[in-house]
Amino acid sequence: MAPAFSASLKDPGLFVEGSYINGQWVASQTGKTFNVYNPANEALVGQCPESTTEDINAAIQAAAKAFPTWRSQSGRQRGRILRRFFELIVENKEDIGNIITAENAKAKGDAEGEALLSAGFFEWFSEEAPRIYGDVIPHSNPSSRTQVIKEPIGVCGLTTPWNFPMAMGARKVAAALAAGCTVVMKSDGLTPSPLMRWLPSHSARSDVVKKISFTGSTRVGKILMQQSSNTLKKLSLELGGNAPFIVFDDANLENTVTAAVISKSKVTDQTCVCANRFFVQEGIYEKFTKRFVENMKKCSVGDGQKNSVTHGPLTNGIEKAGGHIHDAVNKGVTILLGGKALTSLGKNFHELTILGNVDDSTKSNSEESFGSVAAISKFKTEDEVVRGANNAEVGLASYLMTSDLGKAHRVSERLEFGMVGINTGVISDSAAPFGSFKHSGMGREGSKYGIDDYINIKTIVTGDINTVHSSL
Ligand SMILES: O=CCCC(=O)O
Repeated sequence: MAPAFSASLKDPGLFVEGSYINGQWVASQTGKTFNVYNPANEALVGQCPESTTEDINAAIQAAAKAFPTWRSQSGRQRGRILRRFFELIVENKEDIGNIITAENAKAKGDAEGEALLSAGFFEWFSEEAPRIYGDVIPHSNPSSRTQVIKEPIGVCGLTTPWNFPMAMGARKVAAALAAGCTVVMKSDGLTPSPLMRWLPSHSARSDVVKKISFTGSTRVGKILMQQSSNTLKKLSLELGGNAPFIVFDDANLENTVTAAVISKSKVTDQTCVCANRFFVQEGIYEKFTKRFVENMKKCSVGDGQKNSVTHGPLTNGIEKAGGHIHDAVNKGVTILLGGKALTSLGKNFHELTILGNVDDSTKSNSEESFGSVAAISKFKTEDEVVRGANNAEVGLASYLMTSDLGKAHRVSERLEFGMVGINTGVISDSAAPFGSFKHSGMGREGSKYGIDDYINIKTIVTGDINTVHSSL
């Protein structure tokens, strides 16, 4: 138990150290727990059940048992329940934000923003639940009719990452429940509590589980795909990114710098859509780098619980950040800002770092940072930057800044990424499809498309009993 922490909440009952299985908060069948520490100050936040295969099976069985009842509710009924989730999250956003910050140490603004992003998914899918329309298709034979209906896929195994312990879960669970599925949800061990309020644990190999949705690394996504192959599950994989942020000479400088700071800073650069590789055209390069450095200097790194802090610690990226900087320095790259670990603040803090005149030989370009290292390269032409931006195995988010509408459309259509932000550093929205190309995964989350990932399409062909149906 962590009485000191839960006592700091307006509603201490929101902090539950248990797994929610079959309508009850339960401990692991072995009684074993693991400790959750705040990465900023290493204070003990709480203890969570260490789930075993038996616990996971119990959760899967409970979800399977609940499925017929849940799917038989009308979309409207399911929507009303999801709307209540939305309302409760909004009502409790401050406490939820505090729990997220305690476990993840992200800045308070980021944490409360995450609570509201989560609420947005419940609101969106509460409205989608009654609108899962089928279709009527003219049959090739005049005496037959073809009807298409959409059915929930069944029990879904949802696995969510530590950087958004609540919102990435909400994005999945709201869509799954809206579709009429039941779920078993497993959160990352580093930050489990917000998800413990729903359903933890799953198994990729279970035949009862019909679908897996995973947000996390490309490496683990590929393992899950292999493990799911025997049971031919439907998969949604939201994996790593390495987002290019392209600045053309004709971009509005101040708005571009603001967008760059926002895109690089979200959760201290620990999101898969954070800008990673900055490509800046030669005519604006000096002006952009100067203003970018000035604006990043105004940010404050520290314990996310402090109101003045904009950037919390790196949850597990401190070594990678150091490695990228070391590699860049060895290759003659210029450090424009930062470059060192902030050991005076604790073992997980790092200076916000900007590297100038980088090229594709550096690790900071070939790998996603997740450690607040911004790598800037200079380019001359549109063709050159499109080639450079697409020179990545992954293809999740990308950004481009320009005042030329024709160029914006041309370049966005040539980028091999699932999402393009034009003149903005923010793409995520409950109404916008979130997803990727290439090794960044498959499937779409949020938006009107998000529900399709939890649906089976069924075709019903009806003939006329009085008409012989011969082949054409
Ligand atoms: O890190 C994953 C996604 C973050 C977002 O939706 O902004």
